[in-house]
Amino acid sequence: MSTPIIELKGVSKRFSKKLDFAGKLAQKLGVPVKEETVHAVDEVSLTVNKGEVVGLVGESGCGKSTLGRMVAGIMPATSGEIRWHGRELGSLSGADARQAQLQTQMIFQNPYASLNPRMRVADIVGEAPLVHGLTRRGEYDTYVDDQLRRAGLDPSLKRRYPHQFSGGQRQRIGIARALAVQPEFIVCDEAVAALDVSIQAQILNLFLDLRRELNLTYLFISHDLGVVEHLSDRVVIMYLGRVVEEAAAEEVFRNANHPYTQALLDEVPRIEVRKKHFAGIKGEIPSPLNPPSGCHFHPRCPHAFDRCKIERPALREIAPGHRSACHLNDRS
Ligand SMILES: Nc1ncnc2c1ncn2[C@@H]1O[C@H](COP(=O)(O)OP(=O)(O)OP(=O)(O)O)[C@@H](O)[C@H]1O
Repeated sequence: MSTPIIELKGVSKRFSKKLDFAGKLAQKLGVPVKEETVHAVDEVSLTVNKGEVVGLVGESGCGKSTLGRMVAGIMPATSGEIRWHGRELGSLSGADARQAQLQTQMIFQNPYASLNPRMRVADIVGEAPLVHGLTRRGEYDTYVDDQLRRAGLDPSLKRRYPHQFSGGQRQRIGIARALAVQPEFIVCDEAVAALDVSIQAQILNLFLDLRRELNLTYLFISHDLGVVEHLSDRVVIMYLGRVVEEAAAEEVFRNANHPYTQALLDEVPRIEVRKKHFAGIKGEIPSPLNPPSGCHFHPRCPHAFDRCKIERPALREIAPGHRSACHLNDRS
């Protein structure tokens, strides 16, 4: 039976758009300024089960990182429920909150920005486990060496600083730091996007090896379906803050239902069988400040009809374990 680690129910995140110079000036002069709201994540329901790798895919700005941050507990939701092992994440306190925070680690696109440039690698990796009592002073060096080795780094380099490493090695330092607190769940946010293709493959293989070795669970966020295909069990497709399709990875790649997923697949160069569906995605992704009515994808969808402009399609099961939010499914 599958055990949920994290469950999202109707989770939304809205941001107030910061005023630009003209807006600030108008406000100073007492001119009424309309507050604009970014609909970054819009009523998303999603479960990640223990041991699973869930790929979260969509174009830039569709809300993937915001969703990842909420899942990792580093950003609160505006509305909806986020449950960690069945308990409301926001209501945890003390030791429980600390446990949730340690058990879920996040790995970012730009490891350099998240590594303190003034700290040596040994301290970057070893500080948190020491503070949280996962290792003791006497075992510290061996503990740090083990984490570095696990992430594919030579422990003899641990006295160095982050700037003395290549991009791929820095990402390995970020991975070692995450592993050092013995997490069960890792949110990878575009974790290989900044790396050369050959290094990407090495890091993706490392994630897969670590999954096997440590029974890890991942939410793997990427704009690139090709990357996600490599390692996901299940794939969730987001468009402008909403989940539009969700299925086992094989099913998504063989039998995509939503026109947006089909369009994304057509943009993965290696995958020939998918060309039948759709000739690229027309137009720009609309602004989340003012998302289109009905189905958010309708202005770019070649199959859109009147209902799509008015009514939000529900995400519903179209085959076992395969959910899609498209009015076309009601037509057949
Ligand atoms: N702190 C913030 N304040 C205001 N708007 C924000 C904030 N964070 C994100 N946004 C906006 O929310 C929307 C979703 O952003 P998000 O970074 O989650 O998307 P994404 O799919 O991860 O894209 P990318 O891969 O480019 O980061 C975007 O329009 C973004 O500008």
